[in-house]
Amino acid sequence: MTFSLRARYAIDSVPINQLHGSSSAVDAEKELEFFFPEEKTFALIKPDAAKTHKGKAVFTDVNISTKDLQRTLQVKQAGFSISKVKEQALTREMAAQFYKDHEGKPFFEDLVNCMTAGPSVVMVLSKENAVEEWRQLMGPTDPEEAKKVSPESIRAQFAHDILSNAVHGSSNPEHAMKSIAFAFGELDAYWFPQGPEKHLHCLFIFFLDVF
Ligand SMILES: Nc1ncnc2c1ncn2[C@@H]1O[C@H](COP(=O)(O)OP(=O)(O)OP(=O)(O)O)[C@@H](O)[C@H]1O
Repeated sequence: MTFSLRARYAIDSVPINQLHGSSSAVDAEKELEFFFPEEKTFALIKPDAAKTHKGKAVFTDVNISTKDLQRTLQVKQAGFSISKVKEQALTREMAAQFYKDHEGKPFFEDLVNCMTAGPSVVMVLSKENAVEEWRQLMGPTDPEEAKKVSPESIRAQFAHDILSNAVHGSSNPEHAMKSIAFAFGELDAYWFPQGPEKHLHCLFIFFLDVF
C-alpha cells in the first residue's frame, strides 16, 4: 500500500496540511524566487580570451541555448543562468572608465590596451550568490597563483598572464549593478525579466510548520 506524503504525516500525528506544493509552474517560479532570490553579476570575457576560445568552447552547465554559446569559455558545473550576453568592443574611454579605480597604477595603460584589443563578451549572470560564486570560478587575478590554489578556475585554465587574465567579474553587488548599467543600460541593471534561457526544473515543496 502506498501513502501520499500528507497521508503519511497525518498518520504520524503531525497536523495535516503541513505540506505545500506549488500549484502551477508560474507559482513555482514565484515561490522559488521568494525563497531563493537570484543575484546578478556582471561578467566579461576579455578580448584575448574571447578571440582565442571563440567557437571552440562552451559553457557546459549554464542554461543557455543561443548561438552566443559559441563565443563563451568552457565552464563546468557553474549553474548560472545567462540573462544577457553580447559582444562589445570597448573604446579606450570606456575601458579607462571601467577600470578607473586602477588609474595611476603602473599597469593602467597596458590594461586599457588589453581591454581594447578586440571585442569582449559581456554577460549578466544570475544565480543565488552570483557575485561571489563567479569570482570563485574566475580564480585569483594572477593565473600563476590560480594554478596553485584553484587549478580548476577559469584563470588557471585560460589566462595568459596577470594582465591578460581571461575574465572579469564584479567584486560586489553594487559594482555589478553599475557595470550592467554600463554595458546594457540602466533599465536592464535594475529590472529585466528572466531570459528565455531560464528553465524551471524543480517542483517546490516546503514544510509550513518547520520554523
Ligand atoms: N600587477 C598587475 N600587473 C598587470 N595587470 C594587473 C595587475 N594587477 C591587476 N591587473 C589587471 O587589472 C585588472 C583589475 O585588477 P583587480 O585587482 O581589480 O583584479 P580582479 O578583481 O581579480 O580583476 P577584474 O577586476 O578584472 O575582475 C586585472 O584583472 C588584471 O587584468
